[in-house]
Amino acid sequence: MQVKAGPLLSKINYPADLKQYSEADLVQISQELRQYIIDVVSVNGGHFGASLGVVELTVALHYALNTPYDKLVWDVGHQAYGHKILTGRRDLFHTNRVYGGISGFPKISESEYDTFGVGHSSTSISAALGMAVASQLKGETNRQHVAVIGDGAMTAGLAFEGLNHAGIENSNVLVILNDNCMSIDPNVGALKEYLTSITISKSYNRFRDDISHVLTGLSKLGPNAHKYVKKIEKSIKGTLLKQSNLFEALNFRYFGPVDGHDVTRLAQTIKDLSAIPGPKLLHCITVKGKGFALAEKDQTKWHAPGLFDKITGEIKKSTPDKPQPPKYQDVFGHTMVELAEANDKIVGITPAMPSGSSLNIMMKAMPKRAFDVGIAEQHAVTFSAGLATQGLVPFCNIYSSFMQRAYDQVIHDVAIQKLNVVFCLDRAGLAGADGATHHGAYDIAYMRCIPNLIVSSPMNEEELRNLMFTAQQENIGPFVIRYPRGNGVMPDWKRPFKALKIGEGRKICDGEDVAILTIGHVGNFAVEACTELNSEGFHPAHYDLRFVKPLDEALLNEVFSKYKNVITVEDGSLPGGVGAAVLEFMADNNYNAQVVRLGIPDKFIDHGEQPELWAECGYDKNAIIEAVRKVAIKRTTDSMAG
Ligand SMILES: Cc1ncc(C[n+]2csc(CCOP(=O)(O)OP(=O)(O)O)c2C)c(N)n1
Ligand SMILES: CC(=O)[C@@H](O)[C@H](O)COP(=O)(O)O
Ligand SMILES: [Mg+2]
Repeated sequence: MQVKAGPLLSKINYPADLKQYSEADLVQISQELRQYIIDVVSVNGGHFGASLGVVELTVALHYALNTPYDKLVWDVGHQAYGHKILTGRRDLFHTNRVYGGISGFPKISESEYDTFGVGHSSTSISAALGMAVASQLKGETNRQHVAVIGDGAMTAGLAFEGLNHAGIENSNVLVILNDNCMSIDPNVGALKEYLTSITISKSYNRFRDDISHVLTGLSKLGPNAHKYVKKIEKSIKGTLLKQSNLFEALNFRYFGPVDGHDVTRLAQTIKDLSAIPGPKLLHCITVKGKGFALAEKDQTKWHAPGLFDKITGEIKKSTPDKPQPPKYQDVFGHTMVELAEANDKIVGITPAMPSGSSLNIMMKAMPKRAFDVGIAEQHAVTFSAGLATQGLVPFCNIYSSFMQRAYDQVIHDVAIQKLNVVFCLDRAGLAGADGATHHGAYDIAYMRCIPNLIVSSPMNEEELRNLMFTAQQENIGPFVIRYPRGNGVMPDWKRPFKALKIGEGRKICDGEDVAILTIGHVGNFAVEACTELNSEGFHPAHYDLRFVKPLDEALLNEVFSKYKNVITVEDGSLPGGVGAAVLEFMADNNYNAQVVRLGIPDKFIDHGEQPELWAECGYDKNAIIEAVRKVAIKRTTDSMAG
């Protein structure tokens, strides 16, 4: 649905239009931009609070910089809605995250203003530094390179790797630290406390205001002046501003904290900082959800609230007439508490996704045994490994696509040492509106090649509970459980635990002509497909593999002995996936069957509703029906011909 923009914003299609306005107009433009985001997101969905929090910063950046010549890199990119609206996509913004529409994150292929594709956090400093060094090498000394990174994203090792390198390059990088004291959930860790201490230190702030102005002014007098200013500043700040030492110790010139909602002053400051060469950090204080009272108050809920009434703030929920199955993540969260009550060795770990993974249920019930470690997937895995060396049983819950960050840790710190870490990979498979960066497409492929790992996937809630129960038993070794975003299929999911035999799948139904092999939740698509096919007179067999590794060899021997046609279905990448594992088994054991593999093809899949994407990739109920029909019809034609 198209939404009408305010009188000033409606005339701004690109930053060049923005620059036609006076500094005094920036306040109204910011108000209109904020309202436009509220109007569209309320009826369209998407990330909300983060973009509201950087409205003034976004306007100031595009006003002060010469984008796209100057390079502006957004970290994560969930806060870049204002940027999209000001850079040629206002009239497309109602298609944000919709199938076939614009992406919810900056994307190089979408706009020349999107300098770097994002979605995963903490890449902005390294990327901006790369651009800055490239400019230096090309002799483009007048180009600005700006990374906008949140306090949450700043907790990741990658951000510090970027700072560490930038501090010695002397290239033109401005890091804007957008500090709203929030990740998706409240931000955590010592860095957060350090930033808070800078922000609230009265003596520091008074002193900072005085010297920042003097030094910024002086350094504009030229390169020599800059050298002396830097020296003076370093010695003053080094001795008197103890709290600013973290960034300054890394050779950054630290400015701030400044009010991230004072758009005119921000624009002026960014212009001033553009005149200062070398690595700089501007510490900006903002409020997540700024300008929408409910979002300011409950920032986690309004990170990505879904559709809502923009006047009353009521979040729209569908009201089904019968009990709905729970989300897999909630089954994980409640089961963690149940298991941990019975087994005092169990601990829970999440890298910055307490609400998204539902580990927050355990964090509330057992605060000492559940850890949010910040956006730090690599650390989460190695920290879990450390806990496991001491006999604890860590359940380390990481979204499948974020686990890509911690691959070496899984191999080097966990698998080689055969440690009892349970990896719960949420959002496995096509994740939906977040698109290519967030689909959990590769975990089957990248996990099943690692020795010592058990890799499993539940078809429903009961199976998830049983796999979790099985994984926490003594000396089981590293254990992966992958499950998708969204709801399961069992409204009455809380059933007694049953230990499962490692590597044992199950037969859902016998059949004739063709066998369908599934892994995980997509098994339910096959169940529905079989019901429909039965009414048409087709009777495929259906097996749920349950384990990717080890594969159930007895089950596969049965399948390949009985059926000459096999269809594999998975919510994961076809290259390297379960279908590929089944083909390997077939070849290794000299079977000969026609195998059709359904799953995510060898390309990146954009955003959309999950059912739209399953259909696009060809592994939803209809695609399975189609595949079975094709096989059955071919068999009939072949036998008539023969
Ligand atoms: C590697 C990685 N881990 C986790 C996430 C999920 N995630 C997206 S936004 C976000 C919070 C980021 O906080 P911050 O950078 O402070 O931005 P804010 O939302 O506060 O503006 C998290 C944890 C992610 N995108 N990438
Ligand atoms: C931007 C980001 O990475 C997260 O906000 C992500 O969109 C969360 O995904 P879920 O909605 O599946 O928790
Ligand atoms: Mg933040």
